[in-house]
This record gives sequence, structure tokens and C-alpha cells, in this order.
Amino acid sequence: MALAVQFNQVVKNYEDLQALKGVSFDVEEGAFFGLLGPNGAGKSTLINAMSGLVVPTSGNIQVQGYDVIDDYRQTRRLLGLVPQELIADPFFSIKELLELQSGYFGMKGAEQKRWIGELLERLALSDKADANTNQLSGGMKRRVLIAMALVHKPKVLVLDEPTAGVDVDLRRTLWEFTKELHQQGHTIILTTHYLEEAEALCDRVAIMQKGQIKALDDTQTLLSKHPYRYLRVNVSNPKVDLIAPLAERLVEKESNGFVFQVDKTSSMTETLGLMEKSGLDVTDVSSRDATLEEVFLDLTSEGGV
Ligand SMILES: Nc1ncnc2c1ncn2[C@@H]1O[C@H](COP(=O)(O)OP(=O)(O)OP(=O)(O)O)[C@@H](O)[C@H]1O
Repeated sequence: MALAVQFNQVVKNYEDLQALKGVSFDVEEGAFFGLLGPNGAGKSTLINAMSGLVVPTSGNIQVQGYDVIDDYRQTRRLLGLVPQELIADPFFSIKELLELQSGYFGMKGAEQKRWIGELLERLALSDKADANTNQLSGGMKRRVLIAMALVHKPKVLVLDEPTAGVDVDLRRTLWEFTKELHQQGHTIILTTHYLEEAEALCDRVAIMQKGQIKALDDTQTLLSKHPYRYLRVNVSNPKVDLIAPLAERLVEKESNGFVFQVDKTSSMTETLGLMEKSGLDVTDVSSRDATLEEVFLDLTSEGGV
């Protein structure tokens, strides 16, 4: 499989702080890749380094085989970045901004006009096309950023927390549009704190912490490799005190039952036995694998699995 992006031993120091500590991994062409991690993990620094906005202290990054520093013009054309920060430009309307951005990439003509029209339509910006960006709401500004990133039809679309502060409706619209772009062959790299979204959308994820990659795998493999499964137990007597070995496995108490985290290698009979010993009157039991959020929390908590 051809590679869309290669990160090779990328280090970024901000004076005493090492924001990236030698990050190496590849993103395959056509992937829907999630870059996850707690605040300050280094996700934006890595994305900005890929986009040429931050110069690494050492190491290098290639996009479709081009170096992001030496071959900046090629990589600028191949990448579309939706940055985290919202812009407001008092001088230009949305349409003018998109036309200017097109001009920067030397894209003109009827087909480009049609594409700008389609972007405005798909991102529900048509009726604001002539408005200045400082007259827009936060959600609308975010849509403008997405349109600007897509104006030159980049092969690799990089979205840095695109749904932060965006309402449910728009989030759904954005994901539908992003999924379509992925199906058309675009590589998507996404950072988000909404792990449910990442689990639903990304076929591969990297989890970063303190400037390093803690885990990187296909989403499904990462979930199935997790050592725990989760048991939801409904009972008729939820006020009962659980005996110690069972209480240690409790992750959630609900009005009519409990959720326990159990080792995948442990026997179900043993766990059910502990429930019986606690005096629980069990009315229903269901079992499920970990969610990405649970895997993430385990990996990023101190002393995680
Ligand atoms: N321009 C800068 N100058 C100094 N330190 C910086 C700069 N940019 C980022 N940092 C620091 O680098 C570290 C990584 O920040 P970064 O923004 O990459 O994290 P992040 O994973 O994107 O976090 P978030 O989820 O909060 O957006 C943080 O400790 C941050 O304070």
C-alpha cells in the first residue's frame, strides 16, 4: 500500500519543553486515520509540522513522498488543513476568500466555480456566501475553514478537532461529507476528543501522550486487544453491598444494576459466583467489548495497561 504521510523521528522542542519526542509512524493512502490524545499530547504540533506551519527540531515528514520542508510547494498542494483556531477576515466575503484561495493554487475556470458552489452548498453556506467572516457564528466559521481546506481538492485532508463547539446537526453533516470524501479516495487524518466519533469513523488510530505514540493499530484490533470486557448486570436489589473482589471490578453503578470490568481470561462462572456470594438477585446480564473511550482512558491514565 502506498503511503500518504510518513513521520520519521519527529522531535519538536519549545525551549525546555519537548512537545514531540521522536514520533515515527506512517499513514497509508486512503486511510481514515484518527490521531487521539489528551490535551497537550502534541497532536496539533504534529499536524502543524506536517502542514509546514511548525518546523521540527529534528526528524522529517513526507507527504506522498515529498518532504514537507524541501518540497513545500508540492506538499502544500497535496494537503488541506482545517486548523483548530477559528479565523475572521474583516475584508473578504466567504466566496471571495474561497476564490482567493483557489487563485493561490492556480485553479480557475468554470469547473472551479462549480466546485466552490458545491462546497458552499454542501457546507450549508450558500446563503452566507457574500457575508464577511466576522459576521458569522463559530459553527459557520468552522465550515468556512473546511471549505477553504477543500478548495484545491487536496489528496490528504487534515482535520484538527473539526467538531469542537459545533452543534449536533452540523456535526452529522460534516461527518457525512467527510465520509464521502474518504470514499472518493481522499486520505483523512483527524484529531478529535469525541472518541465515539473516532471509533465510528476511523479505520486506524494512534493514541499520543506527552509527545509520544502510546498505541497505534487498526481500530478493531486495538479494541479486541484490550484485556477487559464489560458486564452489565441488572438486579432487583441494587442496594446490596458487593464483596471485595467484585467491588474492585465495579466501573459504574446504575439505578437497577452495575457495570463490571472483567479480565477477558477470567471465568464467567467465577464472576457469577461472586455475584451470588454478594447476594445479588440477577435479572439480566449482557457482555460487551471495550469502547475506544475505555481503551483510551486505560492507556492514558497513570500506570495504564
Ligand atoms: N508555540 C508554542 N510555544 C510553546 N509551547 C507550545 C507551543 N505550541 C504548543 N506548545 C506546547 O506543546 C505541547 C503540545 O501542544 P499541542 O497543542 O500540540 O497539544 P494537543 O495534543 O494538540 O493538545 P489539545 O488537545 O489541547 O489541542 C503543550 O505542552 C503545549 O503547551
